Amino acid sequence: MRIGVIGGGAWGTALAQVAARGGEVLLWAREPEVVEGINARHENMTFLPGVPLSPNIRATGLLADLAGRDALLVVAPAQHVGAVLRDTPVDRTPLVLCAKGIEAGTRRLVGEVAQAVHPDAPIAVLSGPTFAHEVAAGLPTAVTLACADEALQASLASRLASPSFRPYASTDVIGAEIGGAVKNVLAIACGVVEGAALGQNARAALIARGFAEMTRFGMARGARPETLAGLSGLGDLVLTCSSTSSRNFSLGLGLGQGAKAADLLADRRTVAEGAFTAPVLAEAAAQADIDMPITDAVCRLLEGVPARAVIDDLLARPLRDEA
Ligand SMILES: NC(=O)c1ccc[n+]([C@@H]2O[C@H](COP(=O)([O-])OP(=O)(O)OC[C@H]3O[C@@H](n4cnc5c(N)ncnc54)[C@H](O)[C@@H]3O)[C@@H](O)[C@H]2O)c1
Ligand SMILES: O=P(O)(O)OC[C@H](O)CO
Repeated sequence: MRIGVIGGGAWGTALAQVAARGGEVLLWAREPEVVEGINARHENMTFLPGVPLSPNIRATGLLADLAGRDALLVVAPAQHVGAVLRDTPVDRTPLVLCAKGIEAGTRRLVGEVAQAVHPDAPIAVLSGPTFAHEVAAGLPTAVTLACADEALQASLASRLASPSFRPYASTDVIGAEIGGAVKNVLAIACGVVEGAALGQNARAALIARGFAEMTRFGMARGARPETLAGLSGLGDLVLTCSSTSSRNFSLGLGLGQGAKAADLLADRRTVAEGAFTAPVLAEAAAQADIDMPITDAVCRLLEGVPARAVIDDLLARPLRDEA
């Protein structure tokens, strides 16, 4: 299976490294310096510095070069997947969606965006607790690889699997997507807890109540509870709510310490998907009458409301049943 990767950020590069264990890989990157660095020095100095990359990875700046690949890993940020896929020659090529987010304006998950652009392409979703630098370094990692077509799932899984990279099978594409999209918003909230020094109890409470939000939203959209409780949901929520290696958690940390969202987001080259997903997730939840108070709180923080006021309001909500 000749793999192509769309996106030369940290995660696209790490996944190219995973795929390169089983053969040559062609990676499309938007930045000419990334293309040049990978081809000339086997390193992505911009987004994954310090990791020696496999010589099996070749980079290109032309999406047209991806024509004829047997599968494409789609790793552009969620807000750009539609635009990039429109310029990619796809036809019936399986698309493995690896970005985590919901498209602003349309409120579509990345899989729905891909399906709208390339209706004949089979869709799979790869998601889970996966910091790119650990995956690229070959540290043990497990992911959900979801696809409605079980034979395609099996061939993608066997192409990507290695002793340090274990894809678990699922047919719940929507569940795998929702876990990854929602956890980014909740990771911002967990960072705020850390930044405002609210303590370990508060963080554990936020993870549990955040998981309740993820479950309410996911089940309303047809996700299966076992997917939400698995690697792509709870697993990834725990990872990103526990570490400053998470860009979303780090964004929240800054907000909790009193920095302004606009300042924290200005000029950053790496993506904190939760900042884009939070408003659209809150809109989608409100429209479906799903209670998501932590998501709403993250939206207010991103709009510039001071962390102290947002935290006070969250804690002053009426008491309710846990279930
Ligand atoms: N980094 C990780 O550890 C990790 C792990 C799992 C999933 N993801 C997900 O992968 C996706 C990509 O994140 P990343 O970490 O690889 O990115 P990154 O933060 O390392 O780099 C930013 C990426 O955005 C791209 N970009 C910026 N503007 C663009 C535009 N207008 N059109 C197309 N692309 C544009 C850049 O080319 C670059 O590839 C995100 O959805 C993220 O949530 C990341
Ligand atoms: O750095 P973050 O917050 O985008 O998280 C990266 C991955 O999604 C972790 O699984």
